[in-house]
Amino acid sequence: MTAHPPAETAADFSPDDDLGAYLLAAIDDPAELTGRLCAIESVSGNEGTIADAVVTVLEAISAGDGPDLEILRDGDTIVARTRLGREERIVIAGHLDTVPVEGNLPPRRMVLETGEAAGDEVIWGRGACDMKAGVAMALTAASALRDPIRDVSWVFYDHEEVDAALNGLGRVSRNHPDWLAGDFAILGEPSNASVEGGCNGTIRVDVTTSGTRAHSARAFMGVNAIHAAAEVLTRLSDHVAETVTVDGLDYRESLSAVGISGGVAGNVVPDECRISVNYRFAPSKSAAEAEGFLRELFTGYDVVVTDSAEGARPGLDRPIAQDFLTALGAEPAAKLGWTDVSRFSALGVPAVNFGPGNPLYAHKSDEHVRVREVESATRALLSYLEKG
Ligand SMILES: N[C@@H](CCC[C@H](NC(=O)CCC(=O)O)C(=O)O)C(=O)O
Repeated sequence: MTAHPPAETAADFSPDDDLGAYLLAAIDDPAELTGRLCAIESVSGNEGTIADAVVTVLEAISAGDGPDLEILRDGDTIVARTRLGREERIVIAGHLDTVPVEGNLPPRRMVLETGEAAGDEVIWGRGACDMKAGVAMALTAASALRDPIRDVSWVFYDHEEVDAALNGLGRVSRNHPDWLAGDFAILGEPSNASVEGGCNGTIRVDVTTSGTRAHSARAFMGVNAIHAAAEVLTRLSDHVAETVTVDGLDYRESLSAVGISGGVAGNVVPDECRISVNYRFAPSKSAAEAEGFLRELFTGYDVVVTDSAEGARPGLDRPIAQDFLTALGAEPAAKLGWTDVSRFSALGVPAVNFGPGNPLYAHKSDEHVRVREVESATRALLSYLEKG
């Protein structure tokens, strides 16, 4: 396990009131910028402050030595695009939100002594890996870009980590579909600074057991819905998750209970228990097929879908994706989490995940990203945009 940093030492990142200027001062150093972005807490639903700061950064970039940017905003989603009249356009997108903080803010810059990055300098803290490092990569590259061979649309958006209905990119695709137009999209999601193709789909259902309320001193008069949940949990723990190969990449599936609730009072046999289940399914399956699988698995119980999002096949056979792989010299792997590659694929824009950070540490309390990986990914992205 990776050690957490000592709590009593001074903070490594100290934002001042002018957050735009605070970020801009680190624009040439994507690892430092990652830490500064992490220092601006932006759990889903709280992206306004970081979005305002990112707009300030983009305005300064547009006024600088690189191509002018047209800056557009819908809520806390920002699109900044070059208008150089190139034949093709690349969309580079990253979400600004994170999952909830878990004692892992303020961020730290430190050398890890143990774990997968032992001996490496890292930025440690909520969002470092998923995906402030990807956002920093994009901002530094946008600032350093001078003469791209394709037009570029930089996209920074809200509400990626929560219900699909709230996703900022989804909102923009409904309100202003032209803002997302492009020939190829790169999502800066953590991929070890290599390429992860496609993504698993995700579906959440509530499985409800029912019973009959009674006084718990006379439990024989009731039927306990929480006890009935044992059978649901057994079906979950007996399930053996598949690994499905799709277009040459191995998509490992997962089926997990992610929540359970029930109970009326300390002296009442409960008549209802709800188990929330999340199924991550391979992109060869549709969300409807995933739902069918869950309904069959939980035959005999009430099953309600609460959220779902289609996966995306890797699509790496497309020439534009092949060019990107060649430019990076990358050996692709499968993306096991859900990402907006799925949305771009549905819009007909081939897309891949490419960003610094080990995805195995996304959402963990010891989330971190290697400094050298943020730097190498940023160099690789810039080189691809300028030379192909
Ligand atoms: N609507 C979905 C959104 C979930 C998004 C999230 N994505 C990642 O963590 C990408 C990082 C990675 O896997 O490398 C996820 O998969 O949970 C939902 O609420 O489930």
